[in-house]
Amino acid sequence: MSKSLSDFIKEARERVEEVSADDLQEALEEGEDLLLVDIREPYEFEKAHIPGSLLIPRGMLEGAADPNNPHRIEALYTAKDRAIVVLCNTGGRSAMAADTLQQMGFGKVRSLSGGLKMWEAEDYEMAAGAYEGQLP
Ligand SMILES: O=S(=O)([O-])[S-]
Repeated sequence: MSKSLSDFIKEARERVEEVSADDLQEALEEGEDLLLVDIREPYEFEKAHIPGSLLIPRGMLEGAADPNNPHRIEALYTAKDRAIVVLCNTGGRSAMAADTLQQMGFGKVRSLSGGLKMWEAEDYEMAAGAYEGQLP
């Protein structure tokens, strides 16, 4: 039987730990060492993002996470033991991306539950503007 997008998201959510917007905010306030990985597209990032996030569009994720790939991003491929929170719009793509990172050996990956929509609804800090870091 073929699968739908919601099947993929549901399966990923069964394997991935999620973090709420409140808990993420608290962790950031406490200065926890967290790598925020926004896996949306650059046009989505530009409209609004959490300051300090790394932008790695989902289509480039595996390459960015692989130290032997020309698209590698050092901040990501060196973070296998670091706490990572993956971000997207409503938490679907981030669950699938977090699942992928886990399969690649990243041991402390979580996905933001409800995504940036939830973050925004809670009125937590966001910024607008194009990504200034290195893209994969
Ligand atoms: O995949 S999504 O949650 O960003 S719509």
